[in-house]
Amino acid sequence: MKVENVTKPETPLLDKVRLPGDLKGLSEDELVQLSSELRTEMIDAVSQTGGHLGAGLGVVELTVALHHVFDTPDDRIIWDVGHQAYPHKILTGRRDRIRTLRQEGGLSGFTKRSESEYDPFGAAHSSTSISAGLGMAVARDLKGGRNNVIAVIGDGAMSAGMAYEAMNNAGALDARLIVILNDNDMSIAPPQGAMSAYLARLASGRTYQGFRDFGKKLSSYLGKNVDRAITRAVEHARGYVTGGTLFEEMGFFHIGPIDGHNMEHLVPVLKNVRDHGQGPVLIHVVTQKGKGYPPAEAAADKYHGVSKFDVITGAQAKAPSNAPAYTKVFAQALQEEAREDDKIVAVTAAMPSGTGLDLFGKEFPERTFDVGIAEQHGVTFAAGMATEGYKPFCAIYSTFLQRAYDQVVHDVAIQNLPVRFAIDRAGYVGADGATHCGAFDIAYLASLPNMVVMAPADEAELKHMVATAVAHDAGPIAFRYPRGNGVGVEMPERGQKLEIGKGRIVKEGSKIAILSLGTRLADSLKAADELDAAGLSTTVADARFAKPLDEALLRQLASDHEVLVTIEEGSVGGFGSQVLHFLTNEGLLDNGLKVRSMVMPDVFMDHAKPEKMVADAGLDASGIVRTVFAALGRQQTEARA
Ligand SMILES: Cc1ncc(C[n+]2csc(CCOP(=O)(O)OP(=O)(O)O)c2C)c(N)n1
Ligand SMILES: CC(=O)[C@@H](O)[C@H](O)COP(=O)(O)O
Ligand SMILES: [Mg+2]
Repeated sequence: MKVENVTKPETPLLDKVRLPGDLKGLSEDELVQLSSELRTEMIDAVSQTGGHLGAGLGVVELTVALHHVFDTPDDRIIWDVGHQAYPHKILTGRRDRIRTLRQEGGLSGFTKRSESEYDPFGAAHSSTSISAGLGMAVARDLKGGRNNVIAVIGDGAMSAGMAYEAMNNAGALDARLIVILNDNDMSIAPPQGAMSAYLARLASGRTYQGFRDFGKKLSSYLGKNVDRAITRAVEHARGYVTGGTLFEEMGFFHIGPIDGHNMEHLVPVLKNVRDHGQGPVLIHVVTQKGKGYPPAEAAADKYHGVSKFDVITGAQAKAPSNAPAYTKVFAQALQEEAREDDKIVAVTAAMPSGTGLDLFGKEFPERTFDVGIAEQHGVTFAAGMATEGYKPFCAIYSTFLQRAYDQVVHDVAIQNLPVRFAIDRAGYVGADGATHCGAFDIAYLASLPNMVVMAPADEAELKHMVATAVAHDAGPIAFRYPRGNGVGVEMPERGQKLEIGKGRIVKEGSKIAILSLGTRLADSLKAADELDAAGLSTTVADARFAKPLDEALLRQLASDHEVLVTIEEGSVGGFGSQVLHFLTNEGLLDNGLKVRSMVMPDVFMDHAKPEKMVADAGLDASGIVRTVFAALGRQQTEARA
């Protein structure tokens, strides 16, 4: 066979880069080529794993420029949230594992200290990078070190209070810290708030000044000659802001906006700041989320988070399901209630699609409030509305509500204000791993006076709980439900108000009692079937409420059974602990009742499929059966005794 035009393909530059040191000698043109290869590699990898795509695509050039200019890991690069760090992972010795992203045993979808020395700070919750970076910078100065600290924070993350607390402190401490504001004019949804509008004004050039002014200012900041290469950057940049910006008022030297996809702009500016800077500096870099991948650029969400997809078409895989997602059930139930009650308002902290409030917002735009990534403010804002007779539903993921705990205690619970907490992503969430796991909400809410805490066993129950929360004006009330789909039960026409603090018996038995809170009910029923088959007649009850407890139900289960097992998808300190506290203090354990409390193990579990995490935690049907046999002191093979 005759083969024509065979040319030896050039080795891709990316194949020659294993660690950031390999980028040092590359020319600007080569950095551009490397960026293109890196983008292709990332798209291919995420098409196989799913994950956060849009944010990483937007920082490809910035990542390459940072690793070219700075000397990591001695210089510290802190990626805020960490969801945009896939290109960074590829350049820092993790390319061979990039197709394990978010898979069990594979790379984390965020930065993680235990994963790499190039990840100096772990993240996944937003807006921590400037605080962490300032801490590192101050520690460096105390040690007499000289390394650079760079915090890269998005415009969305810039909406959180922590970022301002950190800048306030940084301006006063005057430590040498580089903050890169990666402004792509997107959060997960379009960004909200006055700050976002301000950044848009800066980026649109209305306050730009000429290079002459900028050059003077930069010289005074750098204290030395400005590299002439910067002139090149400036000629092509959209402009430089030089005075009176919010950041400058806070004590930062403010450079930008800079075109974050242009190596000629990025590299000289970063080099100058690296070589000559003192005190805190903020570089405003403008990027495009989803850059370089047409389906992402065209999509409203810029492919923020995607499932596996076809690289050619961009079409994402959809998991088939016979049941609606809990998130959607919540949102639709709230819409139905809101049609009849104009006091219902909804609050989200930058998660309109994740919480389903985008649906609510379409129908009730005036009654929907996206406060930005500001859970603390969102909760107190809701408390304020409650004082005026409104019925605020604060829809916040379990893990993110942790941020607003003092607001829940001080602004809501102590004042007994009827704020309704719709807590999504309760329990294991899968690929986002430990940082997003909804483990602690039952423990941290059920310990509060005045608080009512509910957990639906299925999607129909969730609808009832929304109705219950609407009707509950006596104080704060929360309901928690998991990521993913319901179990496929028939849905009621309307949600019915539940009696506060009343559970229900779902299956009657006589020897074993399983008391489930939330969606572990399905596995409890499976376990009961197995136990029945083994001759252990089993009662299954759905507690519905972690607070107040159904004391009558507890007395009945305690007195009529030999073993009582509680189960929940939450940490120790939650429902089971509340039950044990009650049983102990009421003397209900004195008759020899064997009680076992099944909770998440006391570890931060790495990402895996949610059902695998539940099984590994021992919270599935076979885990329940094992627990019952162990409580009876029997081998599982000893059936029918
Ligand atoms: C405390 C907290 N609340 C909510 C989130 C969910 N979240 C993850 S990324 C993101 C948007 C971040 O926007 P930005 O910082 O601009 O980054 P981009 O994705 O645009 O690059 C949000 C709201 C979070 N990670 N942490
Ligand atoms: C990065 C981040 O914090 C969120 O985007 C998170 O990945 C939420 O994922 P889900 O909304 O799919 O649960
Ligand atoms: Mg953004």
